Amino acid sequence: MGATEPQWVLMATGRSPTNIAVIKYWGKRDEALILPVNDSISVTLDPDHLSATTTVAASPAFPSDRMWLNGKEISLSGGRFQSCLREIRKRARDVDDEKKGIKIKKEDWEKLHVHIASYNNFPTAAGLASSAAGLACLVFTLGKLMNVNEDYGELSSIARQGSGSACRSIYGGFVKWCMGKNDDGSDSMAVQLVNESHWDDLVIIIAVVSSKQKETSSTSGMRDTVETSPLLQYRAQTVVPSRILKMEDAIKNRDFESFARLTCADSNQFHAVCLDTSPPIFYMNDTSHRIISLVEKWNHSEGTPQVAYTFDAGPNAVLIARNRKTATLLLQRLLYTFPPQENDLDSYMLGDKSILSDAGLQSIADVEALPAPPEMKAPNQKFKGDVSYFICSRPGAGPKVLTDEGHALIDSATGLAKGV
Ligand SMILES: Nc1ncnc2c1ncn2[C@@H]1O[C@H](COP(=O)(O)OP(=O)(O)OP(=O)(O)O)[C@@H](O)[C@H]1O
Ligand SMILES: C[C@@](O)(CCOP(=O)(O)OP(=O)(O)O)CC(=O)O
Repeated sequence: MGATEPQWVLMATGRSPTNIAVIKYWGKRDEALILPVNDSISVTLDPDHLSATTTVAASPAFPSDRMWLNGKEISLSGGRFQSCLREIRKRARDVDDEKKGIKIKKEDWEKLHVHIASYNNFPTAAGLASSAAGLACLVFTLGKLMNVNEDYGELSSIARQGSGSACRSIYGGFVKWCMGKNDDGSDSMAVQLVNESHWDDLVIIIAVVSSKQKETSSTSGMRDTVETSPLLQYRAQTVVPSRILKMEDAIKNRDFESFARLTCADSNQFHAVCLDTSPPIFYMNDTSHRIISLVEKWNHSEGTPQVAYTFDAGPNAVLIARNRKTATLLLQRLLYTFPPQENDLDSYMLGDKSILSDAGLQSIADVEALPAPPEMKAPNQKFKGDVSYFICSRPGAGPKVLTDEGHALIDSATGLAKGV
């Protein structure tokens, strides 16, 4: 900042979780406004394990809007970032920060530029929905900086314009994105079904599957599906509406059996419409299929589902276990089949690492000593290195403001992202 410029920088920092859909959003009826062809339901993941942290700063000394993602400057010129910035700026209100002696009038926000720095505590663009956490965090934190007074429904509708699935990351627990009917998208927003403590027995294990192939992005994949898949219409108009009602009941009643059956069926149908697209889209790979088979065999042998699986636009498996005991049994099966490539268990399990000791797996020797799961037909089949690592998480809370200035990702003296 130049010596003659006003020296103040006003900042806000927020943290937002990612989410995983159990009834999938796939297909838009309006590309620009990001309006979906069906409702969807997701579970928000614990932000301690998977979240975006974003600092937004405003200063009269900033000549333009700028953004840094994970320490590297990225362009904000894309239509989606611009929609979010425009919609929040429109709703900005007076700010009077007495402690810092900063007064900003509602109309000043149109002229003030922002600097944004964001960091994901998990891999970006690796099929772990970083865009959902990131865009929700951007909208939430900009809203705080600009003293926006809108309710969370309205914020979710703005986040939706950044990335569809981001609208569901505005809340914790289980969340429904209501597709809405209006052409202007004003009724297409997320609502919270239950908060994160309603069903806190659930344990979520993500298998990050090694994949070298370049995947089709969700945005272009779903565009192709809308244009070419006859199955999508049947899914959106007939299957999903009744599944949504059943899923809402299953969640309300903590009915794991129904929850698991619906989750697996919906993931499989989503991948079926991908296959029904021309040219077909293959998101899952052999490892994904092996994980499905492992879970299906185990669920079948127990007579009732122990674990639900769901896969987004990539090969990673998201496995939802009914409780911690089940999660440990799942982990034993997973590590038996997919032992780590390196002899290092610690880096093979991220997030809630304590699940390893709960499963009696303290060392590689413990993994090597695991007996074959009784339901397994070919007990010697092991696929070392086919899973890069696991993340253990649980249902988590929605976005929050981080008031401790130590969390800020922008240096208040320079107005730039820290460490660049
Ligand atoms: N913290 C963040 N803040 C703002 N934007 C972000 C953030 N993290 C990711 N993004 C945006 O999302 C893009 C990555 O989205 P992409 O859909 O490719 O991957 P993903 O969301 O991690 O995976 P998937 O959608 O397959 O689950 C980034 O290029 C960036 O534009
Ligand atoms: C398979 C999904 O994860 C698709 C998510 O798609 P995105 O929200 O990433 O797509 P855009 O709206 O084009 O940004 C299913 C889901 O999250 O519901």
